Amino acid sequence: MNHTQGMLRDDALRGKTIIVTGGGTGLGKSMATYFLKLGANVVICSRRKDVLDEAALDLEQTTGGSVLAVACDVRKPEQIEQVIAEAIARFGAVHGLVNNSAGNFISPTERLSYKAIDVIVDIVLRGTYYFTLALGKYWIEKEIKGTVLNISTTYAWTGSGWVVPSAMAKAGVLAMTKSLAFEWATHGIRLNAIAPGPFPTKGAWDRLFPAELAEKFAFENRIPLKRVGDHQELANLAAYLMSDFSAYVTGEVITLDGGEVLAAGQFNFLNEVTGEQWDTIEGQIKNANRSSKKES
Ligand SMILES: CCCCCCCCCCC/C=C/C(=O)SCCNC(=O)CCNC(=O)[C@H](O)C(C)(C)COP(=O)(O)OP(=O)(O)OC[C@H]1O[C@@H](n2cnc3c(N)ncnc32)[C@H](O)[C@@H]1OP(=O)(O)O
Ligand SMILES: NC(=O)C1=CN([C@@H]2O[C@H](COP(=O)(O)OP(=O)(O)OC[C@H]3O[C@@H](n4cnc5c(N)ncnc54)[C@H](OP(=O)(O)O)[C@@H]3O)[C@@H](O)[C@H]2O)C=CC1
Repeated sequence: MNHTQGMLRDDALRGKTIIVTGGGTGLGKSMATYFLKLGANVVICSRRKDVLDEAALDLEQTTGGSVLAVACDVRKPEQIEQVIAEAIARFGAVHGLVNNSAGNFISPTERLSYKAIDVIVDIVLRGTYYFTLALGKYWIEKEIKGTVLNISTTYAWTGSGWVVPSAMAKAGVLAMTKSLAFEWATHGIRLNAIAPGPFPTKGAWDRLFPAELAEKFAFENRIPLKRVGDHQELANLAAYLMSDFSAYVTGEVITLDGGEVLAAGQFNFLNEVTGEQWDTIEGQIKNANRSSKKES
């Protein structure tokens, strides 16, 4: 057994229909793959229909599951409603939503136009609350105990320079996750979030870790566990949170980052102190302790 293997029993999501926004690429496609293996019907949606169609074919061939691909810009409520209508027509009902679609790129904030900020905030925050609202209304009306999983980031609460629009939007997503988890608990609707660290995908690496940076920074050294995430690790956690095994978990944000976010610890620079230096330091501190005892 290791972290690259599926974790849940084969029927863990059987009977559920789950919409994965941005499910044609990257982490969305990896989550969709695992949901299908666990017996779910999966609906993938994003802007590029050709990418979705190719992904749907691939997903069905590799898992044997049922996939519906619908073009949708998550900033457009009428397109979201169309996805939900087509999903219900094909599978009878919708039980889960993974808000995974995102836009992001690194840039000094003062270089951004108003539109550049809007485009990120609109995809990440507006897209997430539009889709959640549309499904929430449907679930409440039909008395379906739906489940929402939001894909956030660790800098949603630490903040981060050079990705300010994304940080603002992902922070809003977290606030929505916790707020609605309380409000809609009365309807049996659960909302949780995952804050992933670095998981290599073409979409993220092209825009956040381009060649110019990759050559200069061995950023894996900043991660306490000294590696990037494996997509199956994220898919395992996502499947658990979408399944009834997590029926008592709501309003939670789970960090999955090899400890990267812990780097902010004030004394973490001590990582670089050698054993010999520690011998010296220990002696110095003990001397200081003795001196202060004598003085008192
Ligand atoms: C050193 C350590 C690094 C480790 C890396 C670890 C990774 C950690 C992960 C962090 C957590 C978050 C990750 C993610 O969110 S990854 C998701 C990435 N995937 C995507 O972004 C996919 C979708 N993205 C897009 O389609 C585009 O990037 C975009 C969001 C821009 C939308 O495209 P669209 O075609 O709709 O928009 P335009 O191209 O017309 O652009 C709109 C305006 O934005 C301006 N712009 C675009 N790029 C830049 C840039 N690089 N710098 C400045 N401005 C930019 C563009 O000019 C438009 O504005 P104007 O019309 O006013 O010019
Ligand atoms: N990879 C990583 O290390 C990390 C990723 N994340 C998060 O994980 C999620 C997936 O990212 P990742 O797989 O890396 O990147 P991708 O670029 O592969 O995924 C982003 C997806 O969003 C879709 N999308 C973009 N704009 C819209 C829109 N307006 N409407 C509908 N869909 C849209 C894209 O499809 P299309 O272009 O066809 O619309 C694409 O499928 C994101 O939420 C990201 O913030 C968080 C932390 C780390």
